[in-house]
Amino acid sequence: MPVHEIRHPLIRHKLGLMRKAELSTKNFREMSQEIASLLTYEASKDLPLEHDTIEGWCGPVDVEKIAGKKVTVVPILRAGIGMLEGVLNLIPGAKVSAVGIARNEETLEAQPYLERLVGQLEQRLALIVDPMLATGGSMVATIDLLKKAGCRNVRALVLVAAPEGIAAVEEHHPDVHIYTASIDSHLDANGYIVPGLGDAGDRIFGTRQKDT
Ligand SMILES: O=P(O)(O)OC[C@H]1O[C@H](OP(=O)(O)OP(=O)(O)O)[C@H](O)[C@@H]1O
Ligand SMILES: O=c1cc[nH]c(=O)[nH]1
Ligand SMILES: [Mg+2]
Repeated sequence: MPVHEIRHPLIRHKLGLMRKAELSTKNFREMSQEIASLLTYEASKDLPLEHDTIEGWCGPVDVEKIAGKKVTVVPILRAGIGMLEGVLNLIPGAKVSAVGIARNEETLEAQPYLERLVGQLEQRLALIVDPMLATGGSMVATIDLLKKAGCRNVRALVLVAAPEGIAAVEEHHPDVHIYTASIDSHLDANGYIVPGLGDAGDRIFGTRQKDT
């Protein structure tokens, strides 16, 4: 099954802190980026390498470097921006393809509103980032549009995944591996992940109703 729940102690600890309702926007933001980095480390562990020879301090040295056209990071706006820097900290040369998808909070349908993709997608690994995989509608729509644009190698990095969202991705895109800090229990009647994190976009951007 292409779902990887990364149960590393650093991730478990940070995610535990993020679940606290009263955590500040600043801390929630910082931990989103930190967990994104840790998920990136796992999601990139089989990237192909190629040999190179460089001039070292004592003469030529055989080294390895990542082969091919490399990576595009795909934040699903808006909340995915909260993980972007964490990925770029480890893969600074990655190009960014922004995708805007808004979940209709009544119908829970994913509504795409923006697509700014980089070129040569057929040669790149796409790392989609979004804190929440709930019904899976937003993730499936994003993978749909990436594949339509030529992308053949897609991975999804999410802080928290609901079983319903994992099932949706598996059904529509069984080739896509999902890396998550936690597979949570279920969705509530409003399509929110339980125990989840609440509204991740609002917590990252500071737009929680009670703060306005
Ligand atoms: O799996 P789904 O049921 O599609 O739900 C998950 C999506 O909902 C949230 O975004 P939202 O549309 O609330 O937008 P935001 O990023 O602006 O908060 C979240 O960041 C995911 O993109
Ligand atoms: O639990 C959820 C579900 C969708 N979007 C969120 O931000 N949180
Ligand atoms: Mg939101």
